[in-house]
Amino acid sequence: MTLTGALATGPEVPAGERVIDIHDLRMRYGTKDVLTGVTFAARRGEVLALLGPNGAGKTTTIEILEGFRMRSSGDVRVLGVDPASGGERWRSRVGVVLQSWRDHGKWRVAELLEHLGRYYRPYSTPEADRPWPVGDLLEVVGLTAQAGVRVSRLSGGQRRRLDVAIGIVGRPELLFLDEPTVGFDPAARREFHDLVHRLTDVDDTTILLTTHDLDEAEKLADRIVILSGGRIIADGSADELSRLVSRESEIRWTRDGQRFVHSAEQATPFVRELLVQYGDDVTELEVRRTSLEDTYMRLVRDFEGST
Ligand SMILES: Nc1ncnc2c1ncn2[C@@H]1O[C@H](COP(=O)(O)OP(=O)(O)OP(=O)(O)O)[C@@H](O)[C@H]1O
Repeated sequence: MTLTGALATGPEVPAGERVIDIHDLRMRYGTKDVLTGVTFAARRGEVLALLGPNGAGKTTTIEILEGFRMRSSGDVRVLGVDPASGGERWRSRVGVVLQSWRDHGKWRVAELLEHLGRYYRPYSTPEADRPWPVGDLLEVVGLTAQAGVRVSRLSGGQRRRLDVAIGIVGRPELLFLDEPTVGFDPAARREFHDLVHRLTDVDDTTILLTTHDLDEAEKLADRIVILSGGRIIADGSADELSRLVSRESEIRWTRDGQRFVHSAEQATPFVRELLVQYGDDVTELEVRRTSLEDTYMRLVRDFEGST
């Protein structure tokens, strides 16, 4: 039995709510088919993580959605517009954080954001005051202390936060983040995660991110979309995907100095019964479902084995 398929089509997103809408997207480089029929949708305010092995086509997909790369075929709508023909106004509503920016080394941080922000002023609306005031933006990405520092002098992590600031200076409705936290230390990573939550809470920003950090995907994403072999092999919340792989949770506890492990489909009644029987003797109680990492490995392996 193949584990994929059941969730490969993903949840039905009503047409009017689709910020991203891709149907049967195909991409061929020369004679190499990289995307062979990708279909998924994202709704407003949703954080989607696009996962997949190296070379699966995640960056290619994102670049097509950003309007930076022409597709071979398929229907693609981003904020209701075909990115291949998206104009300036459309572009002003989309934020992009590339894998690495190498320009602007001589600029000072606040000046650069001020400069880039001016581009968005004509696109300000009553709902979204554009651009973000630079002071607020620096605070949000944690670069207030670096406002007057030259870009070339920033550390790798600070540089990445500046990349994010550049991506959101126009207060985009949709933000693309391609491996946003590569090179971040744990504290910077956590701050970045808080930032993503703030963006979705405050501005209802829709976010599509790629990452190889499954812990990050699990923490951030409302939905996980797995790309492998040129197609979407799974699409659902981390919980839905993990239930697809294993319906059981693992329950661990200690009693009288002894460690116990038990697997159960219904963890709650089991734990209730355990506590009724042994009460305060039960300590170090943990309930763990299959991790996203286990799920991901299993889904990709299963898919590769079935092709
Ligand atoms: N401009 C190009 N010309 C030819 N082949 C390309 C081009 N860009 C990408 N490819 C190939 O397409 C495939 C998908 O690449 P892509 O960068 O989209 O994958 P990815 O999922 O983002 O990978 P990673 O996780 O390593 O970043 C790879 O085999 C890559 O070599």
